[in-house]
Amino acid sequence: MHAIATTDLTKRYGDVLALDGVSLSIEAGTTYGLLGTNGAGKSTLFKLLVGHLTPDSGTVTVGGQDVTEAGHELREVVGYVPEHAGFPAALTGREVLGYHARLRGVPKAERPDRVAAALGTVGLDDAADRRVGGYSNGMNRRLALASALLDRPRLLLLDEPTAGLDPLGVAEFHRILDRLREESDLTVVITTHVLAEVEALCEDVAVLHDGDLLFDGAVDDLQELGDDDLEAGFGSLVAEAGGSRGETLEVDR
Ligand SMILES: Nc1ncnc2c1ncn2[C@@H]1O[C@H](COP(=O)(O)OP(=O)(O)OP(=O)(O)O)[C@@H](O)[C@H]1O
Repeated sequence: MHAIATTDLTKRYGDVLALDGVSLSIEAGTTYGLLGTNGAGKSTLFKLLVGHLTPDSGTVTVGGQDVTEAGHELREVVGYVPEHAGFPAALTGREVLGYHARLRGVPKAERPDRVAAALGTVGLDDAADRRVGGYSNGMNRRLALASALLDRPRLLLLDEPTAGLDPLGVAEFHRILDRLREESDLTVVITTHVLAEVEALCEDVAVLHDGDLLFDGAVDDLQELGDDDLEAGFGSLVAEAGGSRGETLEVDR
């Protein structure tokens, strides 16, 4: 079953064609990587998937439901962790999640348990009653993930969740994701510039470049394109599409 399917999805910002007729599908229960050069259209695709933007043309379905026609019920299916999530510095982690739970319509009696469970899942139990202003970058990212988990989603969209984290923070985040996937039939879509992250986490991958979908398939097949080297496979696609060597080098290993 497809957790996500897009057909000919197109989105412009004025003169900028951010997505140009993108058709892809993501199998339920898999972890799918969205790779691309800067400005490729990855965040735009995510915003279309959660209904924060509407397409100029094409369709996007999540869990079989057309996103442009879906209402609040989509929130119970999709947990979205944006690239830049900011929280009020004066609140504690528990207070932030309590507030988010209220905004999302979680019944009052259920909020304390749901908040505690989400904090536990991301390893923030001990820091739950500390002010968020004192949290590290990694803790902030984990709090953003906890917020997305409040609705117990079946689909998790993570926009560059480990960008800027030190290696220990990255490893911790990956461990949490691994645990989540073991415990439930979660579909995870993750945008990243880090090829090692795709190798570590994903079964399937898409490559976006300048709004065009250059590849949608198994990570192994992309690797195969580069003679067993993922970076070479990615680089060859971008080069073929007219990208400069400088653009390919923006992808971190
Ligand atoms: N609100 C906006 N107004 C105008 N142009 C925008 C807007 N948001 C994005 N763009 C442009 O659309 C294109 C796609 O942007 P998007 O943020 O989706 O790419 P991305 O792949 O997420 O990039 P990055 O890896 O740098 O975060 C870029 O050229 C970007 O400059």
